[in-house]
Amino acid sequence: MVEFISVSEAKNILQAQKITGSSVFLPLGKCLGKITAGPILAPMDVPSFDNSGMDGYAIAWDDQGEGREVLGIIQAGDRPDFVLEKGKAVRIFTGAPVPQGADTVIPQEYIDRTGEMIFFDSGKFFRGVNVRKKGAQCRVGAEVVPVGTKITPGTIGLLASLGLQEVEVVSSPKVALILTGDEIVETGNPLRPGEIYNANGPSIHAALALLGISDVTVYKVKDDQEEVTRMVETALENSDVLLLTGGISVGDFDFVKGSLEQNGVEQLFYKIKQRPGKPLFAGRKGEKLVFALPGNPASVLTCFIQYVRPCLMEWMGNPEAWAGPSYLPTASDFNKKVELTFFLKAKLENGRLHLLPGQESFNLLPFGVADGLVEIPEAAEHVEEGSLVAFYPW
Ligand SMILES: Nc1nc2c(c(=O)[nH]1)N[C@H]1C(S)=C(S)[C@@H](COP(=O)(O)OP(=O)(O)OC[C@H]3O[C@@H](n4cnc5c(N)ncnc54)[C@H](O)[C@@H]3O)O[C@H]1N2
Ligand code: MOO
Repeated sequence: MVEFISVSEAKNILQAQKITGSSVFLPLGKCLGKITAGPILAPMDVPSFDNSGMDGYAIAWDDQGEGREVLGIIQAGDRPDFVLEKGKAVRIFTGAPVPQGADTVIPQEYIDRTGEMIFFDSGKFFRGVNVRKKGAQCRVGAEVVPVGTKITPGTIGLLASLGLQEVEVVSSPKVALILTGDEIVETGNPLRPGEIYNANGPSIHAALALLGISDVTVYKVKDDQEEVTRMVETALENSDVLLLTGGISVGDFDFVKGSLEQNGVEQLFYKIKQRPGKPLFAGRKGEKLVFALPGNPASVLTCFIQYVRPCLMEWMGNPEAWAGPSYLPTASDFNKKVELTFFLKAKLENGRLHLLPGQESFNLLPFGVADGLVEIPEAAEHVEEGSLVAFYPW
């Protein structure tokens, strides 16, 4: 049994699981934040025709006469079907096709125009200036986005410019979330004595949404061994990743661990030397990952950021899934006696991390404004103001 291990041991175990999704073709509009599952090749030359980069006059550079006669106008969207003759120019605008015979565009600010004749100082220009050549961005067949790239608004723009409507990306997991606890009530309902509002459901939903995961089914279950076991069976059948909150500690009404065992979930580890979130359970059943998150709401979010999020990112093919934290100075001292890793809610202000008051695991107040978590290592007893600490942003 792998129990009560360090933070780094837990992360190593999870990193070794290597569970990833399959590749799917998604419409471009649904690809933001996804990871490309294969290289993307240009299906066409872009630009697909020589066009003007300026509003001005298209000319043939070699044709060095005194002045040129303006023949006509080409605007963006036109299809000129003539060849520019010697000694002539054509009025042209940004994005408009450069006609055959022309190779250079002189911006209108540099032109003296008298009637239909134009004149300019050729010493200020060179052949080909202000013409965006066919294929200058990319040629048909060129790899424009490599495999393993996170799709940003920039990627979407590029792919749209290539006329692509679908992209092959790594799929996102179907997530099942089981909320345990007799005391949990949904907002909008009155609270009776002893009851609390469900904070974990909405917070995990939001954390999943930040990762671009929307296929989430929420199940609620009472603290009853049989009910939890049945719910775990159903949820496992209908998901790739199963998350549970609460019921994973040692109380008489904590049935999650037993239910997971009864459903054939293999334990990867149980309990980590950390605060908050000590009784975290991680397991797998075949290619399905299971996390039972300790019910306290700050423990849930801490364990999500530290362990669940990287696994989900890896599932979605993100090469940055296990990228380490950044290091920033603290704005305050911190002391601890126990040999546990501490994860502290912190606010980033002017490049310094303010460790927020109210770090208990029941207390969501600091999470209300925190930008992320600071990690204080297991062995550290004292952290000096201004020293660099590991920071995991949202
Ligand atoms: N004797 C011991 N008791 C406890 C230990 C221990 O080692 N020995 N560990 C403590 C730690 S640390 C944690 S963390 C909790 C974890 O408990 P469970 O995972 O069993 O969670 P519950 O007991 O079901 O709930 C804990 C707490 O969280 C509240 N909760 C649960 N679900 C929600 C929700 N959806 N939204 C908001 N709040 C929720 C619940 O009401 C409890 O207050 O165990 C300690 N005990
Ligand atoms: O580990 Mo618990 O989350 O400290 O209360």
